[in-house]
Amino acid sequence: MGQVTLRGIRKRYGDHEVIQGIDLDVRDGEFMVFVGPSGCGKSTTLRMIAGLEEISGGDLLIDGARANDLRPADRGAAMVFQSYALYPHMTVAENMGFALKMAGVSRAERDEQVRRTAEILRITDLLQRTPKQLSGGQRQRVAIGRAIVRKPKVFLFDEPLSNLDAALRVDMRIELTRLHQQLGTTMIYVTHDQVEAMTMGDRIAVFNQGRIEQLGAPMDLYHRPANAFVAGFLGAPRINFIERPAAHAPGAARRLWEALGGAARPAAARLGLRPEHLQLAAGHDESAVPATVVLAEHLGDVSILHLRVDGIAELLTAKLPAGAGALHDGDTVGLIASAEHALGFDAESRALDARPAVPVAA
Ligand SMILES: Nc1ncnc2c1ncn2[C@@H]1O[C@H](COP(=O)(O)OP(=O)(O)OP(=O)(O)O)[C@@H](O)[C@H]1O
Repeated sequence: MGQVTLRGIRKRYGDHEVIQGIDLDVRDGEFMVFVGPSGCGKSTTLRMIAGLEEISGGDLLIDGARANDLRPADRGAAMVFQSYALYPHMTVAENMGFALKMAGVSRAERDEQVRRTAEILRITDLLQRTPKQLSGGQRQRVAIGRAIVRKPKVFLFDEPLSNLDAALRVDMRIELTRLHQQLGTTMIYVTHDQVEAMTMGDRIAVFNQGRIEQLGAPMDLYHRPANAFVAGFLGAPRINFIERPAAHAPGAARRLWEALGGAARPAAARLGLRPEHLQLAAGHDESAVPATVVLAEHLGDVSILHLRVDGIAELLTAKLPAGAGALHDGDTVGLIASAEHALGFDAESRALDARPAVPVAA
């Protein structure tokens, strides 16, 4: 079992409360991602679960038993750090077997565990090397291996891929997902990378300023964000926010607001529209909203257009199939937007058809 429950968890540094009462149920076998901007408290929360930070208030339960005061080694949790934290003078095999040695496990048993773990991670041919003879990706595998041999109830990952280059991150992301499927062990994974969050998590907890803004399955958060913060954090390019135009605003801004159904939603202070939901009119179209291409980024499979609409302060972003590749900076286009995909937010940035901000799982 590997069930982790947080009840009103708080963390104070002096007078500064950096975690302001977190309630969360991580299910046995779940891949839970903590995501959020820098400084939002996701690492601190993970470190409190690991036992590396004292808990200032609330209860931490692991498999139903209070764990606030347990030593890190007694919690059944194994942490993998961004910095790998390998022992430089030990071989890979020794690094991986070290915790077992400390626990008094016999040599034969240790060797067998290390051998099996190395197979899972495909690092058998590296076992006799030292860390400095390894690439970043290989070191990260060893660090994960060191956690696996301990057979923890829960793995805790603190931005484990952020020291790797972009291509390797993608590979390791897939490997970790595969590993989770293979082991079936609970994993809690901290990242500020929303692509990692979206692709790896069974559920995502979006952190902001020491609280959880929303908890849910990736697609749920993407399509039904509880508030503008979550809508803006998930999705690349970022969602477009369109403010309610003033009565004297230019015609283009008012037409866009109408096309998006803003007029029918009196409580909406602004609307959100994902870049993939802005389209270009094929030819002349009375209903299209005129816009100017400020920057066209052609990425091969898609083109990203940054567009200015008269009366809208921020540039709008459109994500189009590569067929729109003929467009250039300075071109004038007609935008087609429909109310169907527009998300409404009130003056407090709450989604208009919102559910509770943090639906705590049973
Ligand atoms: N030892 C400490 N003493 C005082 N304040 C701290 C300490 N450690 C963290 N903080 C503060 O707690 C808040 C949360 O930090 P934390 O590292 O958990 O954020 P994070 O979301 O993991 O950010 P990042 O992605 O940058 O690591 C920050 O405001 C940070 O400055």
